[in-house]
Amino acid sequence: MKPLLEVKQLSLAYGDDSPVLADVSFTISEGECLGLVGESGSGKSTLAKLILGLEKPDQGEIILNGVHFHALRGRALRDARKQVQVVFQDPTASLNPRLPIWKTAVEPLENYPEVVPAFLSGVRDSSRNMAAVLLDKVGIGPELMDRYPYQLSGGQRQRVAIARGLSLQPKLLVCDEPTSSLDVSIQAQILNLLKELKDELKLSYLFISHELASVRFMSDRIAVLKDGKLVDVFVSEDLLEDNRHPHTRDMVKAVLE
Ligand SMILES: Nc1ncnc2c1ncn2[C@@H]1O[C@H](COP(=O)(O)OP(=O)(O)OP(=O)(O)O)[C@@H](O)[C@H]1O
Repeated sequence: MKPLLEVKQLSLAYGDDSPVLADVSFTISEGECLGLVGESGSGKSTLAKLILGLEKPDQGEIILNGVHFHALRGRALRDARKQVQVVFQDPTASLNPRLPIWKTAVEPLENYPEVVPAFLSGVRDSSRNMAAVLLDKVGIGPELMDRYPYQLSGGQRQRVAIARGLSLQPKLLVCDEPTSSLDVSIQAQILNLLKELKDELKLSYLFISHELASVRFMSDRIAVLKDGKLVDVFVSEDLLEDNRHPHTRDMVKAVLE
C-alpha cells in the first residue's frame, strides 16, 4: 500500500538534555492505523507534535504524501497542515468553553473556506447545516447542537472534538490518548466510533496510548517507543509472539498481571 506518512530518522532534544526522540523511523499507509505505545515520558506526545508541525526536529524528515513537511512555507504549508488533524486526550481543554459546540465543530472550515469535504458537499454554504452533518457523524443529535461544552458529558465532548478533527476531511488523524480521560464504560464507545469513522472516511490514524489493550483493538500495526527510541514494530496479531522485543513482552506481562 502507498505510504501516506514517512517518518525518517527523527531526533529531538530539548536544550542540553538527553534526546526525547532518537532516530525514530516508521511509515503509515493509506487507510492504516498505526498504534504507538510507550510508558509515560517515552516521547509519544512529542512525536505527535512533530507530525502536527507544532515542533521542529533537530534531525530527520517527515514526508506526507511524498512532500517534505518541514521544508514547506506559506500556502504550501497551510495546505499540508489541513491533511493532518488531531484529537487530544482532554476534550475540555481542546474545546472553546465560550462557543456552542456546533461552532467549535466547524471552526476549522472557517479557516479553510476553499475546502469542501465530500460529506459536506450539499451543505457547504451553511455553517450550521455543516455542523449538523458533522455532529451526526459522531452521534451527537441536533438537540445538543446549541449546548456549551460544560453542558455535555466527557464522552460527548470527545465526540465533538472528533467531529472538529474530521471537519476538513484530513488524510491522517493523530489520536493522542483519546480515551484516557474518559470513564471506562465510555472508552469502548469512543474506540468503536473511531474505528467506524476510519473505515467510512478512509482515514489513516496514528493512535497513541499507554494502554496496550486499546492500541491492539484499534491498530493494524503497533510501534513501541522506549526512552525516545522505537524498539519494536509489528502487526497487531503478532503482539504475543515469542520474538517480540523484551520491553514489549514486559508491557504484555504487566497487562496480564
Ligand atoms: N517542551 C518541553 N521542554 C522540555 N522537555 C520536554 C518538553 N516536552 C516534553 N519534554 C520531556 O520529553 C519527554 C517526553 O515527553 P512526552 O510528553 O513526549 O512523553 P509521553 O510519552 O507522551 O508521556 P505521557 O504518556 O506521560 O504523556 C519527557 O521527559 C518530558 O519531560
